[in-house]
This record gives sequence, structure tokens and C-alpha cells, in this order.
Amino acid sequence: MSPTPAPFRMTGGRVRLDGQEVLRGVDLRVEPGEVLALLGANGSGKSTLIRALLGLVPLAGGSTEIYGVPPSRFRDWRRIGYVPQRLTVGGGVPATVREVVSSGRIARRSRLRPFSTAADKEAVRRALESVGLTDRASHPAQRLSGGQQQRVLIARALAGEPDTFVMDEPTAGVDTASQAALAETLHTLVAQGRTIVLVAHELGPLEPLISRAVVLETGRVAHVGAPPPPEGDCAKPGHQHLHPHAPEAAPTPLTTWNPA
Ligand SMILES: Nc1ncnc2c1ncn2[C@@H]1O[C@H](COP(=O)(O)OP(=O)(O)OP(=O)(O)O)[C@@H](O)[C@H]1O
Repeated sequence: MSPTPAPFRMTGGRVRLDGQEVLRGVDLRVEPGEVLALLGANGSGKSTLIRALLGLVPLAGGSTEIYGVPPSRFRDWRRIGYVPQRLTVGGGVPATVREVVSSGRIARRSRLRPFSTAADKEAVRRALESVGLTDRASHPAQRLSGGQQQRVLIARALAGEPDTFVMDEPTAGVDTASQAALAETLHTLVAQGRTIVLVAHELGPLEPLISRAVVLETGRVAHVGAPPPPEGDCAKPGHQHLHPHAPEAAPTPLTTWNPA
């Protein structure tokens, strides 16, 4: 039996944008079931890396695969749930929160089943509940605050029930209670064997979930290893963490991560 292909595997990935080398030979393999945090200062290339992993920006060198297939030939998009960094929710088109979240089910539709099913409606209901926006379902998404819009995007990805989540700063602008709720949701997803790749400046309540951290510096992988040590309440004596994936070994200790 062939081994399960990695959700993402990049080899020597290079990206040039506006003549500037933004990714400079990145090797990265994301293992099934892991929670990988991409860390690094502003402009170090984190968003570009996840966009390149998804095939949203072309490589100038190297190669990348999604579940063993180059992005241009990958068709099984229902397996991937992407939460972009920031978006005008609905892309300028008036849409309710429920409509935006329901769009997360589109990759699951087929020509034989182009309409919304009871399973679709249930997945949307659960996703809205997970992010605490059930009571806003009929509101225009564009009128929500930035943090609420971020939660709509998270719900859209949850609704698709993908195998792998790619989240670009899912907690940016999101209040503490909603960050804790997201951590709980992600914990459940991890327990179900889902894979999560996320970009973060502040891991906050997500920190205990992280199995591996990759730190970028000016477009290169500077460190791979254990997530940064907990701070604040997490560092207090007697604090208990849920660590579903305590790393067995840290190839390179994380000592110098210093987000700008
Ligand atoms: N579309 C673009 N055209 C030209 N340069 C770009 C483009 N997108 C990003 N860059 C440049 O690429 C570099 C990396 O940007 P990127 O957004 O990947 O960084 P990041 O690590 O995600 O930053 P942040 O933490 O601020 O979100 C930056 O120097 C940025 O100016």
C-alpha cells in the first residue's frame, strides 16, 4: 500500500513578486494530522508561502504538490479549506453571513447534485454555531466588524468539512473569547485527524495545539521545531495544557522568533 501523500510538499520553492525574491528555496512537508504554525516577522513571506502551497501564486523555481499532485492539476478542492488573511467578505457583492458560509460547500457540489442538501444546511448551521454567529446569519456580511468578518471566513472553511485547513492569521482582530472558541473548534478538528496550517503573529490560545512551528526569515526557513514557549497565563505554575501533539524532538530549537 502506498503511504498517505502529504497534504502539502514544497521542494526548493521560489517566488518572485515585482522583481523581488519573496521565497528563496523553501522546503516544507506538511504531515497529515499535524498543526503547523508559520511564524515570522512582517514581510518574511508567510502569506506568500501559503498562497504558493495552494497554487495561488506561481513558483519561479522548485515544485509543490497538494496531496501528491501539482496545484495546476489538483481537482479535489473539497479536501482544502482556506481562510485568507483579510477579504472584503462577499467580494463587494451584497451577501448574508449564511450565504458566504454556504459558499464553503460549493466544492462539494456536483453536476448531479447542484442544489443544497440537508447535509449542506446542517454543515452551515454547525459552522455558524462554532464561530458564534448563528444570530447574525441573515445579516449582510459586509456590515460586520473586521473580527466578525474573520469569523465568517473561518465558518466558510469549516462548512466545507475539508481534510486540511490553511488559515492565514485566523485570530487577527478576533477578540479573546472568540480566539478561545476557535482553539476549541480546532482541537476537535485535530482530534478528528484533520491537518491545520496556520499563520500567526500571536498564537494565544492556539499555542497548545501547535505540533510544529516553522519560522520564516526573508523568504527562507530559519527554524523548524517546537512552538515558542508559552507566555502569560500559560506560563504560570500549575497551568494545564491540552497537548494533542507534543513534539517528540525539535530539530532546531526556537530561540530567536521575534515578530515585528
Ligand atoms: N502582490 C505582491 N506584489 C509585490 N510584492 C509583494 C506582493 N505580495 C507580497 N509582496 C511582498 O512580499 C514580501 C512577503 O509578503 P508576505 O505578505 O508573504 O509576508 P508575511 O510574512 O505574510 O507578512 P505579514 O506578517 O505582514 O502578513 C513582502 O516584502 C511584500 O511586500
